[in-house]
Amino acid sequence: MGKTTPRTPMPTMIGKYEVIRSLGAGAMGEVFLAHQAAIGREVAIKTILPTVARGEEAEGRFRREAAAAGRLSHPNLVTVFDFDKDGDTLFLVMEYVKGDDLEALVRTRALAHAQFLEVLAQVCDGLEHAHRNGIIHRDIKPANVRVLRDGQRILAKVMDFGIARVEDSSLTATGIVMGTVSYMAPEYIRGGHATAQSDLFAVGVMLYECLTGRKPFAGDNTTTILFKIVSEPPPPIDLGELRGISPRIRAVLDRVLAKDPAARFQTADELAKALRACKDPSWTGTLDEATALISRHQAALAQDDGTVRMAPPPAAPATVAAPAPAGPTAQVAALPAPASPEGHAGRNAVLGALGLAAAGGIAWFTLRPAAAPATPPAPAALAPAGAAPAARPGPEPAGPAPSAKAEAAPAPPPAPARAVPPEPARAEAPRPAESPARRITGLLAADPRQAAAEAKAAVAQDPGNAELQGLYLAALYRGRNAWDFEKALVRAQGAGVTVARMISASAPFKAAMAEESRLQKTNPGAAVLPEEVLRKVLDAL
Ligand SMILES: Nc1ncnc2c1ncn2[C@@H]1O[C@H](COP(=O)(O)OP(=O)(O)OP(=O)(O)O)[C@@H](O)[C@H]1O
Repeated sequence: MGKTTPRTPMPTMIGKYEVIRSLGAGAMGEVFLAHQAAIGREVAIKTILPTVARGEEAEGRFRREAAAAGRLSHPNLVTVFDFDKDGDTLFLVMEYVKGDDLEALVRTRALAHAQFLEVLAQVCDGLEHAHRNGIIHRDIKPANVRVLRDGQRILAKVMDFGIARVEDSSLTATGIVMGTVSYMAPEYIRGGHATAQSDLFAVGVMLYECLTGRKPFAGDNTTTILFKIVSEPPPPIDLGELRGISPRIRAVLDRVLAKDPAARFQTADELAKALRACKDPSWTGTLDEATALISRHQAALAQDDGTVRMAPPPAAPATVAAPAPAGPTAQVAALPAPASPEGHAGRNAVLGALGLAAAGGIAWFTLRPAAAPATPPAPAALAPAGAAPAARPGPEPAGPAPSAKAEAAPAPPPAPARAVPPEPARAEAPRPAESPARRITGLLAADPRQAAAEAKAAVAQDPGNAELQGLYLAALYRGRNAWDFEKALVRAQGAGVTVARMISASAPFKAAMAEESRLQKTNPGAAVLPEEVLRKVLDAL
């Protein structure tokens, strides 16, 4: 975050290193420029506040993580030289990188778009090396990227591998630094587990920021930001903001910011290639102009790598970063396998439905500092591949309403042709043989209102089908608290969803409702539908 206020008087020595000056302070401690006399080189030393690394266990963890980071050697990663202790202060010695934080460069709009893309591609090069060595960064953000410029040449280096997540007074109540929260991947928020794809999501957030100067998931408190990450597409990018890059950037953004990690780029290398392909210097016009140009070469593009598809006019409105709804298979697979066709089918369907419905709403309840999760990650069914994006409470519509994508799309200016969302699966019409459950599952994320309408009809046709009941419930619940869920239950019950009555009548659910009413008195808007309650409700069924 590039904080620059030192917390403590500057030491003259740290271990065997002579301190030259402070480079800035972060959440965990301060960073100093220092001199290593024995070899005559300058180094950066990151001190870790004693309050942050309290106890042998924390110290051991820091040591292990520093050792793991120290084994990485790549031009796009800041090299870790040493890790030691001076008095009660732990410190990390690393390569000193002149230049600027990417955060400052984004703030000042100091680079051209194509240069930002090159920076991010190099970040991916570094990440690829780390991922291949089994190390996930978990805190990728602009403040952790240093950028050196030498004329037209650019060198980006990723800092702070594996040494970032701990609690101290400057952290929020959830144990996560505000600045960092904006870069957390949906699956990390839901399950507390970061993977290589989570690092790539963070690169996607940086990409959006580099292109627009704004964060894709903004809010004035942690909860809002987390909720948006899990449930909402980022605001569409104003096309006029983009210059000098290929329209393929739409496809890259869509894919890298997909809520479902499986829908993202699978390796950092793949993302690096996609980013570099977008910074073709021949693209000098706005994205709209470039899109028009591309449309004239539609046939050639169709044989390209499949990331951009031009629609025949009139095309669907462009969405720069609409959520990637999980495909039917992914969401169906999120339901636990029934132990017996009849016995647990209803429970399982409801479990899946609750997961789909509540993944956004309960996101912050499942937050844990990554270093020490207080509870195990949510099961697959509670952390579905694609959270339903429409989280605003509201009554079931009489008929189909604009899809989530359409809501997110900018008012399309007249343009000769425009790119449609890139993933072929999304553009395809449903297959004729698709079962109602599959179709509704596929619709849940993209168009929950339509999903509700279709599920209602399907339940009426097949009243005993627990899966359809669960899906109908999932489609109805677009709120984020027990009260909204209660409304969905009442509506579902009226339409013949028998499990809705069982849930309403269950003691844990009643307790959640009572607790929420109590909380609302002191904290209007408070929501009570934590994962624990869902589990208890389901256990009671
Ligand atoms: N190896 C380095 N070379 C040069 N400058 C560095 C190096 N490491 C950190 N800095 C700079 O020191 C300052 C503080 O870094 P620090 O990592 O503590 O901050 P941060 O990333 O903003 O904080 P945090 O991630 O802990 O919230 C930043 O401006 C950062 O760019």
